[in-house]
Amino acid sequence: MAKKFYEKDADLGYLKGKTVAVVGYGSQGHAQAQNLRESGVEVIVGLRKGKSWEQAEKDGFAVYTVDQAVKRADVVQLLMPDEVQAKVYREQVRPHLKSGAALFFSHGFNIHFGQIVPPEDVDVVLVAPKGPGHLVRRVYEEGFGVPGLIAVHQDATGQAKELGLAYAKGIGATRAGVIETTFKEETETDLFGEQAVLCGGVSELVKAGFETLTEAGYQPEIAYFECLHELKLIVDLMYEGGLKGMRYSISDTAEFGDYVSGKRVIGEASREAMKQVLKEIQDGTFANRWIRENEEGRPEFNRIAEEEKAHSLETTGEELRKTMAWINKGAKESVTQ
Ligand SMILES: NC(=O)C1=CN([C@@H]2O[C@H](COP(=O)(O)OP(=O)(O)OC[C@H]3O[C@@H](n4cnc5c(N)ncnc54)[C@H](OP(=O)(O)O)[C@@H]3O)[C@@H](O)[C@H]2O)C=CC1
Ligand SMILES: CC[C@](O)(C(C)=O)C(=O)O
Repeated sequence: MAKKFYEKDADLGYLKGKTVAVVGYGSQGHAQAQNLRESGVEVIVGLRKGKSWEQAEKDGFAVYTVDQAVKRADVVQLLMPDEVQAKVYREQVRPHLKSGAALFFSHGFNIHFGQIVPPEDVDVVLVAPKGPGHLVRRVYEEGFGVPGLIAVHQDATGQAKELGLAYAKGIGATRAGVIETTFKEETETDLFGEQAVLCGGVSELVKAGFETLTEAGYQPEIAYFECLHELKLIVDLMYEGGLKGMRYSISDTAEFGDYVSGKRVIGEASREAMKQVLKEIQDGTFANRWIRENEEGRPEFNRIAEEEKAHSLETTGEELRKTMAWINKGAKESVTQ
């Protein structure tokens, strides 16, 4: 049974008198920094000069170069992209990390795959919100929280877990519940989820459905509504009440089709492919590929990203969404963060 922690299990007192340096001010960085500050924690931001720096200053934070922020910090939360963390750590974090300080992550990639090896005299803790940063912020402002995971890789001070729970409380995660895990479990399941299901799996499912309908001569706008737009509404029902909740709301015709056709689409071959994806995550094949891809200037990433942007699903959706004022409002708020 998973070990779970809530508001009563976490004490913000462990962060009292400490300075937290949030390094990176993107999706997670802006959300965690702002939530912590509103929870009464002393937060500074570490960055390079650029767009995020300007935004963090506009949002009222004291912003420093990464080395200067680390020098001032008792807790350093690394919220730069995973693929740049190791280099920045070696050059700007490691030389300035105080003995007895804590190094935090929101994803275990660099620790688990040995790209960052911290010194023995610091705590190494994972606090990973289980949701995109813009929701971590929005849900906190609404008085709730996005659930999270906590893991301790290294407990130099004897208080690493308490500190991690205090941090999780500061960003709002204990309002929803925080589950104890390991860096290995978080890294492998997170990579699997985003590749096989949440991002890769769903995107391909949506595209395959859209292509099947449009190639059969149906209008792209109708195919878009069926395969992408309505997906959100169905997922909302699943999110609120599981598959059972979703099936309660849909028609019996849809439910029967769900039972007899879903298994034909996601059959044995897809399950075997999922197992292979998991194996390549576990044995480091994916991590090595991603590290090499970045070293080589991202040729595959950039080529596929361009192809994906040009897909007719995207151009169809872009047109349709122009008249959906409620969506445009949310998107505008998100990209201005
Ligand atoms: N996105 C999400 O919701 C989730 C992310 N995570 C994890 O959180 C971490 C951060 O991811 P995410 O928030 O998506 O990252 P983003 O890409 O949204 O933001 C990255 C930030 O890092 C800054 N940055 C990039 N390079 C450097 C550098 N060399 N020196 C200093 N600052 C730099 C960027 O600033 P600039 O404007 O200058 O480029 C930007 O502010 C990752 O470990 C990720 O796996 C975990 C759960 C969910
Ligand atoms: C699903 C993508 C994610 O893992 C997340 C928002 O949790 C990510 O790393 O962005």
